[in-house]
Amino acid sequence: MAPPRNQNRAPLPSSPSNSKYATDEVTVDKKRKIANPRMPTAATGGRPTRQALSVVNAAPDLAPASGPPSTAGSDSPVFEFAKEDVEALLAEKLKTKNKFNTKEKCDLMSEYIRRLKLCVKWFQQLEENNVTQQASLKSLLESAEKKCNEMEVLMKAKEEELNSIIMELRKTIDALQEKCAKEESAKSEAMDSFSREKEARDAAEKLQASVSEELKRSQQDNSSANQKIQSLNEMYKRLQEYNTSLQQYNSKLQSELASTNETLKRVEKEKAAVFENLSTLRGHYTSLQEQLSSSRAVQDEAVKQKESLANEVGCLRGDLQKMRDDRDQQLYQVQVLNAELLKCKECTGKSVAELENMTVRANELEASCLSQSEQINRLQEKLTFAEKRLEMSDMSALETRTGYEEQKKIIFDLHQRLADAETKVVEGEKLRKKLHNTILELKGNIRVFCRVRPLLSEDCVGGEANVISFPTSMEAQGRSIDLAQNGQKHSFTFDKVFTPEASQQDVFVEISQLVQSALDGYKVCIFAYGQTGSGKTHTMMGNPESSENKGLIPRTLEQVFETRQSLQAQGWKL
Ligand SMILES: Nc1ncnc2c1ncn2[C@@H]1O[C@H](COP(=O)(O)OP(=O)(O)OP(=O)(O)O)[C@@H](O)[C@H]1O
Repeated sequence: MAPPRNQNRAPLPSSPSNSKYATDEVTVDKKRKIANPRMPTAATGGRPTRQALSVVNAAPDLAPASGPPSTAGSDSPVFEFAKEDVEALLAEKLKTKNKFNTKEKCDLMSEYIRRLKLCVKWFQQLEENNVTQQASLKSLLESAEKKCNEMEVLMKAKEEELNSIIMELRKTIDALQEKCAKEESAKSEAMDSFSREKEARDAAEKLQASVSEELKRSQQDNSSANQKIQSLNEMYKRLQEYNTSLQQYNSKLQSELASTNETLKRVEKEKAAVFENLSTLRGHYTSLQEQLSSSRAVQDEAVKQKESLANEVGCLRGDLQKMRDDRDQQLYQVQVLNAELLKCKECTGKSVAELENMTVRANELEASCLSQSEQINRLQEKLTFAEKRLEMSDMSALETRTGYEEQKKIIFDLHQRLADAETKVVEGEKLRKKLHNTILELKGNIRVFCRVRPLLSEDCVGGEANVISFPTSMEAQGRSIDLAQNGQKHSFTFDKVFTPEASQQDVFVEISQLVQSALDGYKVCIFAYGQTGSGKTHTMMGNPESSENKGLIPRTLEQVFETRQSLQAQGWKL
C-alpha cells in the first residue's frame, strides 16, 4: 500500500533561508495538483500520485481512536480531492447487508459524514490557500505596477533630459555652422580683396615698368635731341664761320673790284690823255705829217696798244663780269646759307621747344612716377594690412576649426551617450513590455467587464428602476452587481463593473493597457456583447466628434497614433 498523500506533502523544513521559495513551491505544486491530481510530479519521483479518495477511504486505518492523522507541525491532516473524487463521494450510496440494521447503517452514515467533513475541510483549506495566493499575487502585481510606473517616470525624465541635450546640441551645431560660414565668407572676402590688391599691385608695377620704359625712351630722346642740338650748334658755328669767310671773300672781291675800277679809271684817264695827245698830235698832223706817219705808226701802235688795251679792258671786263657772277653766286650762296641758317635757327628753336616739351613731359612723367611710387607704397601698405588681416582671419579660422573639432568631439561623445541611452531606453522598453505583459497576465488573459448604462426615459416606463444594485462589501465593490427579479437577488461577479456614472474615459483607462499591449506586439481582442440597446455602440464608438463621449475605438486610435508619434521621435520607423 502506497504511503498516504499527506505524508508525501509534509511541510518543507522551516529554514529561514528558503522559506520564501518553499512557500512559492507549495503554492505552485498545489495549483498543479488541483488541476490534475493524477499527473506525475517531481515530489513523487515521477510516479502517479495516489487517488485522494483512497486517502479518505484509508483514513479510518490511519486515524485510530486518538484522532485524525496529523502532518508535521500541524494538527489536522491535509487531504487532496479531485473533482471526480468529490463527485464520486457525493454520488456514493450507502449499501447495507441488512436493510433494517440501523446500527450498521448509522456507522456507515457517520463514516460517510466524516469523509464529507474531510472534503469540506479540504475545500475550506483550498479556499484559504486561494485567498492567500490572491493576496500575494495582488501585492506582486502592485509592486510590479509600482516598478513599472517608476520606470516610466524615470524613462520620461531621461527622455526629456536627452531631448533637451539634443536640442541644445542642435542649437550649438547651428551656431557653429553659422559662425563657420561667416568666417568662410570673411576669409573669401579677404582673399578677394587680397587678389584684387595683388592685381592692382601687378597693374601698378606694370604701369611703373611702362612709365620707366617711357622715361628711359624720353631720356634717350632727350639725349639724342641734345646731341642733335649740339650737332646743330656745331653746324651753326661752322656755317657762321663759313659766312664770315664768305663775307671776307666778298669784301676781298669788292676790294679787287674797286682796284679794277680804279685801274679802269686810270686806263680811261690814260685813254683821255691819249686822246688829248691824239688831238694835239692831230693839230700837229699837218705839221707833223712826217710826224704823222710816224705819228700814224705811233697811232697804229697806239691803236694797237689801244686795241690791246681794249682787249685787255674786255678781258678785264670779262674778268669783272666773272667776278660779278662769282660775287652774285657767292651772294646767292650766302642767301641760301642764310636761309639754311634761318632754317637751322628755326630747327634749333623747334628743337629747343621740343626739348622744353620733353623736359616738361619728363617732369610730368617724373611726377606721375612719384605719384605711382606713392600709390605703390600705399598699395604695399594695404597689401601688408590685407596680409595681416588674412593671417588674422586664418588664425581665427584655425581657432574656429579647432573649436569646431572640439565641438565635433563633444557631439560625438554625446552621440555615443545618446546611443547608450537609446540602447538603455530600448532595454527599458523591453523590460517595460515584459512587465506590462506580466501585469496583464496576472490580471488575467481573459477579462470580462460589465458596464451598466444609465436608465433611459423609456426604461422607466415599467417602473423597474431599482433592478440593479451594486454591492459595497470590500470584496465585491467594483466587481459585482446584484440583480433583483421577482423578489430574488442574483449576484454576478466580473473583473470590473462600471457603474452608470462611469465615463468613457474611465472605461478606456482599463482598456488602454490592452492597447499598449497590442502596440508592444501582443495579440489583443476587445469585443462588446449584450442585448439590443444595452450600450455596445455607445461604449465602442460613442460620439467621435465629442471629446468626452468618444468611445473606445476613437480613443484607441488616438493612443495608437500618439504612441506612433512619440516612438517616431525616438527613432522608430514603420
Ligand atoms: N453609458 C451610457 N451613458 C449614456 N447613454 C448611454 C450609455 N450607454 C448607452 N446609452 C444610450 O443608450 C442607447 C442605446 O445604446 P446603443 O445604441 O449603444 O446600444 P447597442 O447595444 O449598440 O444597441 P444595438 O445592439 O441595437 O445596436 C443610445 O441612445 C445610447 O446613447
